[in-house]
Amino acid sequence: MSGRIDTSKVATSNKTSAATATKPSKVGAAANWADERLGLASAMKKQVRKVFPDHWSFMLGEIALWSFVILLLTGVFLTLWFNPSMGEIEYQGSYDELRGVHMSEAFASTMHISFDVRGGLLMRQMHHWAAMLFIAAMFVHLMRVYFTGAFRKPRELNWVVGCLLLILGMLEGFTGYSLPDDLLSGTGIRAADGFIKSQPVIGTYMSFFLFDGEFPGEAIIPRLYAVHILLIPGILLALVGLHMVLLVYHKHTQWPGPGKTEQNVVGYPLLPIYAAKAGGFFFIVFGVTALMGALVSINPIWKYGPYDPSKVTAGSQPDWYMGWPDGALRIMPGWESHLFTGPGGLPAVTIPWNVLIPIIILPVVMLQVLIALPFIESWITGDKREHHLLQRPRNAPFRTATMVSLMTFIGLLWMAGGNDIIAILFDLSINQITYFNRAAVFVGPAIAFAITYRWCISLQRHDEQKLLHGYETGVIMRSPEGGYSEKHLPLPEAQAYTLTARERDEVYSVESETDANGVVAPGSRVQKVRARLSAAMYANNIQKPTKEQLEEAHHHAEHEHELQAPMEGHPADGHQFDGHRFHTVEDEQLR
Ligand code: HEM
Ligand code: HEM
Repeated sequence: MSGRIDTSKVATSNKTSAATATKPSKVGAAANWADERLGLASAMKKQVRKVFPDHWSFMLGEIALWSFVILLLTGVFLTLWFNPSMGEIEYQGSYDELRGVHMSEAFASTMHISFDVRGGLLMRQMHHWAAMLFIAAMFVHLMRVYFTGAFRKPRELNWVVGCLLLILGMLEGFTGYSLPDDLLSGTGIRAADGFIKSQPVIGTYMSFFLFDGEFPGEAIIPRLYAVHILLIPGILLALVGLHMVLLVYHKHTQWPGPGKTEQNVVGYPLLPIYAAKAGGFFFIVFGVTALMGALVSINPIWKYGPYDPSKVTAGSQPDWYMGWPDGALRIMPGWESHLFTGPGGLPAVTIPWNVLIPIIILPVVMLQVLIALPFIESWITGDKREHHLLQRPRNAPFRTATMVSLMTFIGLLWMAGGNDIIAILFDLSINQITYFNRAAVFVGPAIAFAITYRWCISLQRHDEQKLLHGYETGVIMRSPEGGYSEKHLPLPEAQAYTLTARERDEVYSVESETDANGVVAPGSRVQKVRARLSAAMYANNIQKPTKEQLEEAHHHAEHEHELQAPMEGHPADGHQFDGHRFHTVEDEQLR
């Protein structure tokens, strides 16, 4: 394919372009001027030829990136008119139903953006839709990275940066959602106040500090504003920058296939192909967000009205990504501990587990587990090698099942967050839904794990069958004895190569727990846990066929159906397929 290059050829093409350089154009002269002062040419030259592999799933990170850019652009527009003040005024704008109503300046300015600023409502809705898309894209991107094993060495740090981006993105969304000071966002802030206060001893002090006194006070909106437009976007920008720098430094992973190794990157150069594609993709994401912002209403604050602590709307829901801790809160039993006795026999300290567990402990633990996933896996496997070739989710059944199980857990909690809506929609009792969900959040993930795990192994078996016995052609043959059988044909060479381009999984085992004197080796208990986890992870996996198995199957098949062997050389034997023939890999070294 033209344009598609292997990085092993990058150095050569750089030389040729330098050699054929003629008198510089105006742009070239300007570039020379800048280069003589900044010396960026050599660095740039290398980067513009940087190769990016191609796969649809690598677009997911880009959707996150581009929606972030849209958030920055639309956010700057909103700051021009938004007034982060809790000063009370009487609304005199063009929305009839609220004229004459007392409200905060924050709410009034959001009304002004929505009804009186040209393009204001479009920008607000685009900003909100982009926020939804941004966080959704991050989640899906995270799953792509996890399911394909792209988080393995050397990319663990980029995984950690990603996790920080995720949590900061969600916090940014929450602070933005709180700014308009409408009834819904005020209810959210009120809930946040309760969560902060649930922390024993420090809770009330923290709440006083945050709200500059009693809730709601006058300080919260200006403070959230500074956090929303300056603090978090600044950190996000720096982290997105770091994420991209690490991406370029590590180079992107690629799917295994003919010509693709752990040492090279096969794909398109940054300039012109990849940059054009990525630039085009920005406009697609922008177009979709603009279309959503123009056509689909989101957060119609004029319907909720300004915030009033004495009111709350029925069916209040947070933005979707905050739904799962809310669900955990809704199904949590009302546990509380009372410590010490204060004046009048009342408890001096109350520990409200019913709020602490779902809102503080659970999300913090989940975040820690998420950050730790790459490190836990590499500890169990003891794998210290670098990985640049991706794995198919089926070839890591335990890992795939773990993520599906986590997703099921989050999904069920999310469903629990909509218990009131479900109760109304299906005419069910809220108690029944709560009891069901309490059991489901434990049972559901276990079932999801088991199903996914077995499913992956079945798929592995299917791959093995295809490799050993070819694919099913649907052609039924009748033998002279009258028996029927289906004709199998060998897989195309490239496909057979790709299927065998995976490593063998090795189960870690503890060699000897005690030494010659019967003394238990230090740390052996930990090693035993590791061995058990390693067995759980790998023991049932179907490994790729050995060369002998493939040869035997091949002879057998040749005998039966004149099968032509596709897989004489497969990656396990250090062979490489170049599209026409197999050859032994000499070092296609790049790094
Ligand atoms: C602001 C949010 C984020 C942005 C803008 C972003 C952007 C990107 C882009 C454009 C890529 C390259 C293309 C691709 O593989 O999709 C990438 C790769 C990567 N991202 Fe993110 N990402 C974000 C969040 C995350 C999160 C939440 C995680 C995981 C917890 C993560 C982990 C990674 C890793 C490990 C890679 C390298 C993958 C590889 O080389 O195959 N990122 N990111
Ligand atoms: C990751 C980035 C961001 C996310 C997830 C996000 C999210 C949100 C959300 C959900 C809202 C409520 C919108 C509504 O009223 O329906 C909002 C409001 C707002 N955002 Fe952002 N935002 C981000 C970045 C920014 C940036 C960078 C700026 C400014 C430079 C900004 C400025 C504003 C302003 C002024 C408002 C209040 C106006 C309004 O609500 O209409 N945002 N944001």
